[in-house]
Amino acid sequence: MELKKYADYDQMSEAVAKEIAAHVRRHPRTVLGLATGSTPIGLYRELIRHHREEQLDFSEVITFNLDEYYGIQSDHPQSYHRFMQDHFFAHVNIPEQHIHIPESQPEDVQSYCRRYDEMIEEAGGIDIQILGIGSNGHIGFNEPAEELQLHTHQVQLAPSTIEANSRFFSSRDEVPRSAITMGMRSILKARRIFLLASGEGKAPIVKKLMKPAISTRLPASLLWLHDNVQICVDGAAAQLL
Ligand SMILES: N[C@@H]1[C@@H](O)[C@H](O)[C@@H](COP(=O)(O)O)O[C@@H]1O
Repeated sequence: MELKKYADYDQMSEAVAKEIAAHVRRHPRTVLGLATGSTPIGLYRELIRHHREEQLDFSEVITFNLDEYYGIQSDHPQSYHRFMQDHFFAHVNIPEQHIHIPESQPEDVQSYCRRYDEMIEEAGGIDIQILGIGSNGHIGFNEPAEELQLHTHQVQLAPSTIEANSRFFSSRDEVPRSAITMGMRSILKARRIFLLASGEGKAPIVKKLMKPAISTRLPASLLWLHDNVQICVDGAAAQLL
């Protein structure tokens, strides 16, 4: 696990975008694992800039998003479908059929989740996975627990996640109680992983994460088992290190 500290959010976003852009130029058919949340917004903004100003071509790129709330309409302003459309997909040339985001309410959840993992495999696996981190240490929606799931699955959200994400909804009651998320194995199979953390609110969990030990109570700590992970933090998120 490599720690990369950046002076501020913009520098962090620019640096990670540059690495991804370089990879996509070398390998146009890159499979990207994408994340939502406020943290990667700057990264998406930068990738859009590379596309517009430096002709970065996404026409062969394939994407798989980590997660989606369960039971939310895909055009709901807080759905991750909508988030990705607004912050990234509407502004670059990734063909629609290359974009994968977990369905919000599949008819048969288990077989749908199995199919989602198969689609990742069929695409050749994820080359670069982008992650944020919840202040409770979750990645995707893999919440701290006694046991973590390996594959894509439906998960109950932790009360702290419902609380944290309620800032995006008009009330706490509106936050969905569960989600469909890629599992730990699906994430750890990615060839290269960038975890981004920004702001002082993330400083305590970043400090915990940097202790070289693993626990299912801190799902992100399992990234210590992976050989190619960069933990990218801005000054505020690094302040307790
Ligand atoms: N499921 C998402 C995660 O993928 C994200 O990393 C995290 C942090 O979000 P933020 O970047 O807004 O702090 O919470 C959300 O609930």
